[in-house]
Parts: sequence; structure tokens; C-alpha cells
Amino acid sequence: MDGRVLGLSGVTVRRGDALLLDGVDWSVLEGERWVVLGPNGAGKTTLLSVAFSQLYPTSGEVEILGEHLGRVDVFELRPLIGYAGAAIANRVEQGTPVLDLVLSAAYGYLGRFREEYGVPDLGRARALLGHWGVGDLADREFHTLSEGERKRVLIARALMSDPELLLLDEPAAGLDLGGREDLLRRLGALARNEAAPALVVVSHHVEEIPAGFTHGLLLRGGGVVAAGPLDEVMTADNLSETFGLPLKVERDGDRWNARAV
Ligand SMILES: Nc1ncnc2c1ncn2[C@@H]1O[C@H](COP(=O)(O)OP(=O)(O)OP(=O)(O)O)[C@@H](O)[C@H]1O
Repeated sequence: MDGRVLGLSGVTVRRGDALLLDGVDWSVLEGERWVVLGPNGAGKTTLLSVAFSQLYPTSGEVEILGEHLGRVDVFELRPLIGYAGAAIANRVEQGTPVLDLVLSAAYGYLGRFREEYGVPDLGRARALLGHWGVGDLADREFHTLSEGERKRVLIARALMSDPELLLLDEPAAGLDLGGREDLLRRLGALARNEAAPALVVVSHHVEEIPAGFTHGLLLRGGGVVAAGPLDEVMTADNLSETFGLPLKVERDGDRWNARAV
């Protein structure tokens, strides 16, 4: 695998006349922690769907964990990739208990208790929920949880199969200030854990980049504006081009903020 967890080369996704991704080149190496930033409609979710082996590009090459998309059984590949986002949350059946949702991830499906789980699985699921601060919600129905609680449950679920690549689509969206800061603190701790998988987090806001993140990919109109180490990528010029307005960008310790000028 050469230390490369994800490799996209000339990846283009078309739907009718729409160009969702436009010749994207991108590599993620073991140990890297990436944020993907861009405005609404930039192609971030589309990019994550490709990285999760859920969407095949119209053209270009995709290598995930050393396997080439199109030449690998994606049902064997997907348990090695953790994914959390609205695409999962929206598909959870009404009445699904939190613990079942987390457990089912280890078997590559979504939802209800369908088979006998081993004691180690149960222990791991409860431990992950506890680690993400939602251990007391294990027996609640997923759809009765608050937005912040759901986000944390979905991250625990994404980690259940001990993935080598973790993809989080807008984990902080919809959270209040306290919920956002709590989640960013937990993601920061994950980022600093050397045993953690390679991380890719999608966001609209530079304020949501957790401490400890190393790289950034800026997307606009399906194309890459800039990609590389955060210090090189997070310039006012790059972010202004990405979001289509003049921005001032500041780094405050391990965190970033941006505002219009
Ligand atoms: N099936 C489709 N047919 C046509 N256009 C599509 C289709 N799916 C997505 N798009 C368009 O592709 C673009 C990229 O969508 P995508 O969801 O990847 O963007 P995004 O960066 O995640 O946006 P947001 O931040 O709003 O979630 C959008 O303009 C969207 O309307």
C-alpha cells in the first residue's frame, strides 16, 4: 500500500450536464488528518462518497487501501472504512436502538439486531459509545437523540470495525457552541492518537478544523483550489478563491478563523 490510504487521480464525476467533480487528484497517507473545505455544492459529499467506495467516478482512478475501485469487492473493502454523515443518519430505520446501530457497523450493514453478537463486540460498542460521551444512550432509539448526540453515536459506529480510514461528513454541523467545542476536542484527541486511522473531515467552516489536523483540501465547483499541509493551504488567497469572497484568515494556536473583509 506504500503508506497511501487513498489515491485519486483525475477523478471526474458527471451527472447529466452537471460536473460534480472535475479532475480531482488527491492522496491521503497513513497518519494524516485532512479537512476538506468548500462552499455548498463544491462536491465535498460527492468526494467522500467516492472515498467510501459508494460512488464510482465517471473517469479517473481511485485507489482505496491499496485496492482499485472497480477491481475490488466493495463489500469486503467497506468494513475497513469508517463513514459517518447525514447519508447514514437518514437511512436509519425508526425504532433502531443506538447499541444495535453501532454493533451493526461491524457487519457492514445498518440497523436492527439481526444476529447473535459476541461479547467482545458488545463490549467494544459500549466502550466506543462511552468514549464519545454517549454511553448512557446505548438503549435509546437513535431518532430520539439530539443532533449532537447523534453525531457522536455515528462516529462511535464508524469506529466500530476498527477502520484504517475514517471519513466524517460535517460532524459539527447543527451543533450548538458547547456541542461543537466538545466534539472538536474529542476529534482533536483522536487526531493526536497515533493509533487512530487516517482521518478525513468535511466542513464548511475553518473554525471547525480540530486541533491536530495536518492537511487541507479546498474544493470549489468540483475542482481542487489547493491541497497540502494546512499551513501552506490556509492562506487568505486560497480561502477567498474557494468561498468566492475576500476573506481574512487567522490562526489562533491550533485553531483557525476566517471573516469577510
Ligand atoms: N444526481 C445529481 N445530479 C445532478 N447534480 C447533482 C447530483 N448530485 C449532486 N449534484 C450537484 O453536485 C454538486 C455537488 O454536490 P455535493 O453534495 O457533493 O456538494 P457539497 O460540497 O457536499 O455541498 P453541501 O456543502 O451543500 O453539502 C451540487 O451542486 C449538487 O447539486
